[in-house]
Amino acid sequence: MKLTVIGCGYLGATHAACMAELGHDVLGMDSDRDKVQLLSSGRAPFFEPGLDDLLAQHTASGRLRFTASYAEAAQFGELHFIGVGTPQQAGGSSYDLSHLFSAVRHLATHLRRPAVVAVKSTVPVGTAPRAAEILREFAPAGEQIQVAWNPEFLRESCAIEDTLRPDRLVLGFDSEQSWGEAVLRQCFAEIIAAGTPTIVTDWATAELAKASANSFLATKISFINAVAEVCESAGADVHQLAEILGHDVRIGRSGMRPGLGFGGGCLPKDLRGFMARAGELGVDQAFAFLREVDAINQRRRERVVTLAREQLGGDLAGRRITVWGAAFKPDTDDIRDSPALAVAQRLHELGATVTVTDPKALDSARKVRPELDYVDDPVAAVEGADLLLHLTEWPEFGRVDPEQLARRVAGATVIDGRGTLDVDAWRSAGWAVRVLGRA
Ligand SMILES: NC(=O)C1=CN([C@@H]2O[C@H](COP(=O)(O)OP(=O)(O)OC[C@H]3O[C@@H](n4cnc5c(N)ncnc54)[C@H](O)[C@@H]3O)[C@@H](O)[C@H]2O)C=CC1
Ligand SMILES: O=C(O)[C@H]1O[C@H](OP(=O)(O)OP(=O)(O)OC[C@H]2O[C@@H](n3ccc(=O)[nH]c3=O)[C@H](O)[C@@H]2O)[C@H](O)[C@@H](O)[C@@H]1O
Repeated sequence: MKLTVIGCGYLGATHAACMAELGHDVLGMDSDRDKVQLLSSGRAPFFEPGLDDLLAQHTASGRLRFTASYAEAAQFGELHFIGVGTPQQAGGSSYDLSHLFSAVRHLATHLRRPAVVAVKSTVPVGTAPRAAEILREFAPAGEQIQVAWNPEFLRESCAIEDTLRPDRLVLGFDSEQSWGEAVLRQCFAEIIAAGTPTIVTDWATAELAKASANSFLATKISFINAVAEVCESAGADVHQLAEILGHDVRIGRSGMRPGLGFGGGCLPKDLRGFMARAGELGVDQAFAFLREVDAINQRRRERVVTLAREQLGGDLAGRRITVWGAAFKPDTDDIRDSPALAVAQRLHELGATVTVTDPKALDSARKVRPELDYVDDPVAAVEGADLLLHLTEWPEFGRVDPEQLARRVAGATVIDGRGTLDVDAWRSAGWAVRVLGRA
């Protein structure tokens, strides 16, 4: 079928490429002309494993195109996905919905035939009726437009796999919108036929499914990091503890990796957005504990800064610190609310000379933190360093020979903020190793 994807960032570009992979004719639309140009040439404006190949393949076949024109998008097909950004409001904790409402309005003014508008962007509960109102007001096709809420659960770094083989599909509709359901079922036919649980629900439940999923994932990570705080005081090893807990199928291993905590464009802002909306709805107390989830997460960053100061005798002025990692997690170049970069920035503010290295995220990091030094090669990056911090667990870092590194540094001390370095190998190579979450 013919469909559009409006907003071609991390979510939208992946969704567009995957919809083409499913055999649909896809037109991606983005207001950023540079992005449109790059995507049209078959390249992603960011790093996501496998995405360049998929884009190249489907732009070459003609099944996937990109445009900056709403008029073109509106005329293209009967199904329009919207995946524009819904960032945290500047200076607030709720969502900035201006991109979403602007996209809906612009699309609406050009819609001249019946269509389904399926929103994938993450929003506070109660947004769908507002989007539907805008469509009713501005779309010449008016009543023949159906609004679907289709939250997205993909993870960056495995976004293609998560899109093509999701754990579940959620389709939210207002009452009596059976036509919209049929269109979406046709779009996802291959995924549904593969046995993917498909839950059809109302708008509010679909909106809340996303907010609560991300809040739960954040809670799980902060739970194990709260345990890490206890382990550090009690002389226990949180990494072994996480493994022990993970064998219990009711607990599981995923989301139980202790360390520097969560970052990224979504978990932190969705947690805060969920709390803010709960407050607006008068159920603030029910979610009071989520505030602690956020606080535990922030404390992990402070803890690394404290450990770094301790290792360097308290004063960071003039000391050289190398940070391995800028991305918020491995296999992405996304630095939004990156724990690694936040720690690097704090150490810089405290007077240290900070050199950052990352396999993919240096260009993005340079743009937002130009005051830090950047070096491509993780070995060259430690030259003359008094302290090394391992803050994003790229496999590349695990493969560096610690003996070779030890010869280049001024002080062979490493703080492992993710608990993935081979401690025995590093100690044998002469390094003093401190692992976050271990006494
Ligand atoms: N990044 C992820 O892994 C996931 C993101 N989400 C949600 O998806 C939404 C998008 O997130 P990302 O893709 O990460 O953001 P992003 O910032 O990478 O992409 C947003 C895109 O929308 C475009 N845009 C903004 N306003 C527009 C407009 N009025 N018309 C057309 N295009 C417009 C921007 O130019 C940009 O390319 C957010 O609500 C996010 O919470 C949901 C699941 C996963
Ligand atoms: O709404 C979104 O954008 C997405 O947010 C997360 O996906 P993502 O942010 O790509 O990454 P995750 O793999 O969930 O990791 C998030 C952060 O938590 C950290 N993390 C993750 C797992 C863990 O056990 N411990 C841990 O510290 C990671 O290092 C990273 O900083 C969710 O996992 C997705 O389901 C959701 O669609």
